[in-house]
Amino acid sequence: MSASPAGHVPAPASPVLQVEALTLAFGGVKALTGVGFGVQPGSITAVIGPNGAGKTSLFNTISGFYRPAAGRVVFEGSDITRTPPPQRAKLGLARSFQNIALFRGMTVLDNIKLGRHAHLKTNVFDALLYVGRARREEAELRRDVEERIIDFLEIDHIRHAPVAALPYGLQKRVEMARALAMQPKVLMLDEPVAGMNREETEDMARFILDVRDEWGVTVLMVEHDMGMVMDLSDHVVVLNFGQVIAQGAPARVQADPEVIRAYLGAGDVGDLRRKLRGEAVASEAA
Ligand SMILES: Nc1ncnc2c1ncn2[C@@H]1O[C@H](COP(=O)(O)OP(=O)(O)OP(=O)(O)O)[C@@H](O)[C@H]1O
Repeated sequence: MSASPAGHVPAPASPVLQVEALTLAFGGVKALTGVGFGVQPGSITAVIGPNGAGKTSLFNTISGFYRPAAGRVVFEGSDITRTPPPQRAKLGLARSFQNIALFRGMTVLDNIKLGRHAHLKTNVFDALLYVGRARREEAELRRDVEERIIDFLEIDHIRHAPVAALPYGLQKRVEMARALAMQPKVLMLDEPVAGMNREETEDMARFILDVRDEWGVTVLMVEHDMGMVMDLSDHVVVLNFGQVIAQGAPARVQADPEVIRAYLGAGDVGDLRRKLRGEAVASEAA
């Protein structure tokens, strides 16, 4: 018999983001079939899967760029399946892109300000009413948010640099800054460390953990770097051929025979097990 009274067992929180039975097709190609999972508030959740598994399609559907043929996306209990992307961002669902989508000719600071813009009042009536003290207060608040982000991501020294002049790793960091400027509840990161060297990857991993721990932002990421996925994630969702074939804690997922089978094209089984555990394999270390 359990020693603790039933009332002391914390109820599991309801997911901040719920994906339900999503189906998406491009002509005859089924990109997603009945995909469902929940993202718990305060978690780092990763979506993994071999090339062509449907990860990008899933991200684009969650952020509203693709409309699913069936299924729902539910954010904080509301059905947002038909909500346009900018409204989703305003609700608190912000994302970065696999291929950096910054304004390359603009400075770091201006790119961050544009992220913050998603939060501002946009209709004319609101804007007319929105004068004097309220506007000054908002301007101060905005500057405060921008400064905290710049400080947090350690990009003060490049705030006036044009994005195009920055190394790739820093550009990815600026993209994260811009997404954070929307003050999201859930931050969606599309391959946050793709193309980064080891040091840049470790920096980004630290920022992702801190975003969750210090800023209280829930993270949903697509990532190929198994080491990072297994180290950082609370929950891992595995896609293959547009379907969820496994999900759960990293240790459970990496031991799942179906996950191992799905990745079998990637090398021999020994290498594969090491890869799924996030250890370097000989071919990559070379
Ligand atoms: N715009 C599109 N038009 C037609 N087919 C598409 C389109 N986008 C994706 N697909 C197809 O849908 C399937 C899923 O692709 P998706 O890009 O979502 O996979 P992925 O897991 O993100 O792959 P990768 O890891 O290579 O980025 C693939 O068969 C792909 O060819």
